[in-house]
Amino acid sequence: MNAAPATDVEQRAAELRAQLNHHAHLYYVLDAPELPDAEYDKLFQELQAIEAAHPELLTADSPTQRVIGAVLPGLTPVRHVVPMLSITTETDTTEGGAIAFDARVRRELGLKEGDPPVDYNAELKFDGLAINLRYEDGVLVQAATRGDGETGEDVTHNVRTIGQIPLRLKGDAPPVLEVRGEVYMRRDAFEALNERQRAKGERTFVNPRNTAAGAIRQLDSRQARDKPLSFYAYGLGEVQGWALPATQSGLLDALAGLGVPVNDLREVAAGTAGLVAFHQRVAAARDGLPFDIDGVVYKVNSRELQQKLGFKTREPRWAVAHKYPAQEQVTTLLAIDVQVGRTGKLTPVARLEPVFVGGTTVSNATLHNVFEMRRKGVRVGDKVVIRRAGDVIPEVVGRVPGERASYVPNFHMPRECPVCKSEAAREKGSIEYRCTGGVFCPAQRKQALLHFAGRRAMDIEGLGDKLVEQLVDAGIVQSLPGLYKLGVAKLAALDRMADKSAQNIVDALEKSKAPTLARFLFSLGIRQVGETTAKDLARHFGTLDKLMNASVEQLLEVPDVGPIVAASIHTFFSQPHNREVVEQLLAAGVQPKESAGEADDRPRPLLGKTLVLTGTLPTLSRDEAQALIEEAGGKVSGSVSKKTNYVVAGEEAGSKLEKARTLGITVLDEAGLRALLGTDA
Ligand SMILES: NC(=O)c1ccc[n+]([C@@H]2O[C@H](COP(=O)([O-])OP(=O)(O)OC[C@H]3O[C@@H](n4cnc5c(N)ncnc54)[C@H](O)[C@@H]3O)[C@@H](O)[C@H]2O)c1
Ligand SMILES: [Zn+2]
Repeated sequence: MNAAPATDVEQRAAELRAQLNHHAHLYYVLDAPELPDAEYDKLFQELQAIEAAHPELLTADSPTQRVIGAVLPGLTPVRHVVPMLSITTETDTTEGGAIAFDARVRRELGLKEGDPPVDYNAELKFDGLAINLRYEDGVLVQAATRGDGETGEDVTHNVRTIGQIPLRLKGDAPPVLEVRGEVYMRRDAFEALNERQRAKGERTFVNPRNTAAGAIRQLDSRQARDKPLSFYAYGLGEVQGWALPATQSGLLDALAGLGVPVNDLREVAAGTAGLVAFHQRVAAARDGLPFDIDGVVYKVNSRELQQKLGFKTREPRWAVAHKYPAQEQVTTLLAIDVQVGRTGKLTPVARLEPVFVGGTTVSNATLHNVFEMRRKGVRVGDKVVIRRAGDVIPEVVGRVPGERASYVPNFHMPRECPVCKSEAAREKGSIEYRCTGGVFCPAQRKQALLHFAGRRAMDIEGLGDKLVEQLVDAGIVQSLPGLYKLGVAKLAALDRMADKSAQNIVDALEKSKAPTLARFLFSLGIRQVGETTAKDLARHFGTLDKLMNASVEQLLEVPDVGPIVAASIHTFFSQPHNREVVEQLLAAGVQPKESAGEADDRPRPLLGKTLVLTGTLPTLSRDEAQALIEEAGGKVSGSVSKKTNYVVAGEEAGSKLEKARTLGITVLDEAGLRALLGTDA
């Protein structure tokens, strides 16, 4: 190999040190990395390789020689009695990583070929941040981050908000026991957090690790409380007055016995073969785990052998982290398409230079919505970071900072649906763009048919999920009116469809032809028109004709119809293809019962009242109870708030009932509800 002139190498090493220190600061101090770990690791390894080939270039402050981290201003520094170190990483994600580590350990222990295999404790490498929990006489007195390994930060106030971490140990606790482990955020908690942020139009978080680290290092513990965190223990710090278990596996068992969370996916593995088997087992389980891991950790199981092997400057010789393909990678954003979901939601989707991430090759990733894209500053041609973890759809989490070679215009959402060309619109106050084509849009066809046939809509018995799937996929039914052209012969020709059931469906279709106007309106799946609104509309306009031709002003005259609902109905009926669908349904024999004046003089004892249903009522199903309440003019809401007038509780009522009691809201049973409705007799 041709060695480059020393000056070049020297320069590169200095460059790498500067870059690594910059990124380490963003990562460890600010919890806001700009690079995926895989990119950081590449630079790190390049520096390691240079230092190995040119030991004279090694500086004491090289990131390869020390644990990086710092104390945030405002947090109190904590000196670790036993330093918190890092772990050597085997970046070879194939079995080579395990083979290399076992060989190194055997060599350092002076073992020969015929000697028995070394036992390792194989564990998950949780992707969170390291925490030292100090228990004195069994009571949690302090929690600290790793910091630079020597000095961390006091984060006791935040760690106390983590329900999983015991404030007092179970059983016989020693005078001093420091438990070390990882604070992390579960994937579902992370997804839910980002969903909430998106709904509010606020900044989303990049990944669970940085979110957990950011939450733990806040001055204000409310930040941590709002972000559900979890914990797993994997080791010890200072210990006084405790007989240490002789093995790492025994230690984890003992910690579990003290009431500290310890993960079960661990085993004592014998030699290379045991390590390779564990690595493979966890690789297969990785996507299904409820939290992120970036690898597994192998630790020489015997404490005695660990002591024999000892430490290097920044890591023990008896442990290694064996990684998996990274869940975040950089690639190029080639183009942005817009996808239409089953419910008409338009989502910008990134077409990518294919990239291997989280164990598969990804060439599309969601950009979620145009506002989030703008905030992240993502444009076509950019280098972007893709995250794919578990079963979650791959997403673009951000762009890698850097100059663009030329001007790239910002992306705009299309004015029309890319599938059916209907108007695409965003409701006021919402971040979602939607196709307004509804029943007409092929992307929404299955959903529209299912909704139309639903029990609370046209109530076509037997027309469920599977059948709709078959009918649409085979191209037999293209639109709602097409349903009424189905004959027994066509249906019976389908897979798994007997003549008898085909006849039943034809009968059900026939029976559905005389719906109330309210049901008919509801069945059209007009955005914002739920059952209650459909009833209000039917009552107010009386005939389909009047409703279809109503102006926005006229729609606003309907009690409870606001500008968003009015606009949605008006947009729907102003599109010729939607009117066509209605006309074809009428032509097929569907005749909504006109309802002029019908309900106007009925008593409506619950007018203006909001009720919440919880638990199982003795005789009424939830739908029946809701229908009765709505007929009486009331509204049913899904959650209890100060605006709730009554909570109707049945058997096994849960948190809603508790909330009602705290807020002092009147709680009724079924009899109480009937009394209000005037239907008890
Ligand atoms: N993206 C960036 O810009 C950037 C910058 C700096 C560092 N990093 C990333 O940080 C990591 C290197 O940091 P490091 O020195 O903290 O090492 P590390 O995180 O790779 O390994 C040590 C840590 O592993 C954790 N761990 C999880 N499970 C464990 C178990 N069962 N047993 C023992 N420890 C366990 C502990 O918190 C411990 O501190 C790399 O993944 C690197 O990519 C990224
Ligand atoms: Zn459409």
